[in-house]
Amino acid sequence: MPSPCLANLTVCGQNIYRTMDGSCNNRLNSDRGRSRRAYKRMLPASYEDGVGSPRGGARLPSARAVTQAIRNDINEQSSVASHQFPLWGQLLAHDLSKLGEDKDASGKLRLDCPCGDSNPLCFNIKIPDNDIMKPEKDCIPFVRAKSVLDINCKNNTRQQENTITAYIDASNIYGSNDQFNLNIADLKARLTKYIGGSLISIFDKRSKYSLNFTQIENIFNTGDIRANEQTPLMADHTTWLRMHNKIADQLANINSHWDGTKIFETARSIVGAMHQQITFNEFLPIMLGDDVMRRFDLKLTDKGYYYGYDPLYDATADISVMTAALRLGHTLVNHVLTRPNPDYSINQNDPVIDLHTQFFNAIPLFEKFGAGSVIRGMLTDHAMKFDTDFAEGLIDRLFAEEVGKYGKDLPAINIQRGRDHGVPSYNEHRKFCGLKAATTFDELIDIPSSMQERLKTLYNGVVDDIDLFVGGISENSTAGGIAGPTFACLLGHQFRDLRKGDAHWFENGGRFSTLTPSQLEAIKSVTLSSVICDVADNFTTIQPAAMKLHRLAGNQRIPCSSIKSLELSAWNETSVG
Ligand code: HEM
Ligand SMILES: [Ca+2]
Repeated sequence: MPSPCLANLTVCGQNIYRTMDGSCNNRLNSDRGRSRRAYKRMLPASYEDGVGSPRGGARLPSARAVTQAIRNDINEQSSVASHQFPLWGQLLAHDLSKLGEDKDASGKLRLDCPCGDSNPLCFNIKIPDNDIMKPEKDCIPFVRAKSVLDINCKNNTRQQENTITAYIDASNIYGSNDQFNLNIADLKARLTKYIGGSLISIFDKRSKYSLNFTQIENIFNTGDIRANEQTPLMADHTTWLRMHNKIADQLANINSHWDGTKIFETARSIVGAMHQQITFNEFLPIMLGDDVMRRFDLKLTDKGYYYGYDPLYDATADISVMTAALRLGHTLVNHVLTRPNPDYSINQNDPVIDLHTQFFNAIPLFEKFGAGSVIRGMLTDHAMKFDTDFAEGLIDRLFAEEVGKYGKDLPAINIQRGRDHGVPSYNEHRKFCGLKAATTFDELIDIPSSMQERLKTLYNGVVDDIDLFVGGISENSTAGGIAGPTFACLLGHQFRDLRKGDAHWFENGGRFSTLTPSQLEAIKSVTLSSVICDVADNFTTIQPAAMKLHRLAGNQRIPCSSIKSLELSAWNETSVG
């Protein structure tokens, strides 16, 4: 890999379109938000030795002991969010961040860290003696993330690498760099191919799902290697590949003089803009509530351009956000999936699908039920409540080798990852956010008192030791939102940077990539429900707000025919007038 600082010398052109790797978006530092660069840190790293050894050393409790002590196993449901809400969170997370791992040329992890391995890069999670997993295993293997130079090419303290573009640019659909795509021209050819004046969407030709699922592990097909991690995620990916192909087809029809590159890049920029619109218009308001949306200037303009672009804002993904705050979505994941018929009735003979049976298993499930049915499941099922409980498939059986066996513990991995990355403590982030830092456990004002007691025992009375992920998920939700005040603040900072620091932000006025007023209006009318109605299988009705429960007042299902789909006439260069 060339040194980031050498690559930095690349002269940036005046790009009308985004680069694939996010470089040259920010002209003060062309590496900001670029794939395969270090995460930024809103707070200095907190390594035990000041340089790179995990925070807390042996002093902190085993991460698995922590998740066991804070869980209640009552699995409460969200009263607001549908299961499509965390799914958008996961799709979005996969647009913003993918941690660099130490792999060999064939893509295999260099280390597998069996229990007891003394390699300093192995940081296995100890399973306590009284744990339900104990009879089967002694540890959860954990490999430390790859260490890279910081953005100034220094290695003063250990840094981690984000392998994808931080910008909201639908890199989860298109890929982030040459390493993944090997050859951008080939990727373009695979997504859309222009032959003799007609655009052929290869995926549509090859299979009944529009995607070629036989090559599911091949990232050419989605842009993000994690797409098949769970079936609902793959269903959402399917929607967006179809959306790309549909937009590209229509652009080719209305602008027959455009070449393949112009069609591809315009479709890509429209899909990226739709992701920004849906994230800020539908996802963030539920996650953060109105006050936080205002405080961080996250509200989209009602109409017309946004003039808040400022290159001093750095869109690079932040290590605390990606290692802890945005992972709060893990508490919201439902443990089962229903598969309703097109009229949303459920076949009583169809058992619900258990989360831990459907990891990396989308192909057979789609073949049996269809991707549309999985999407209807996400719209009908509720998300789980924001709390310290997790679906069994995540906390006890993540990626288990066999159904019925224990696997890994995702929240424990999140805690361990925070220590691996030198993410400072919960209290330090409270200070950063201007929130009250606690000197005693009963001063943890945003955490219920029963949880304060548990944390006190776990962390041996040292309030400054509480891990960020643990403190964050223990908080009560902020008014009108789902995240607690600390995570809401951290997410607020990141999403403000992603908007103000993105030269290609879809609402930007007065810039070289500015949309016309009618193009902007077309994007602003997009909702996730409009996209699903447009391209998913067998949809006739849907709730207007896809990420909210359909039984909420004002969100009853309505006919797809009454929902406006994306109108592309504003991109027509051949129309008169
Ligand atoms: C079935 C559902 C899910 C599974 C199985 C899953 C699994 C995982 C795994 C295995 C990791 C890597 C952990 C590590 O080694 O550090 C991860 C990271 C992450 N997850 Fe999830 N996840 C799920 C849902 C979600 C949701 C709903 C969200 C957000 C709303 C989310 C946000 C994240 C983020 C931000 C990361 C860090 C990504 C990175 O920087 O590499 N995940 N998840
Ligand atoms: Ca991206």
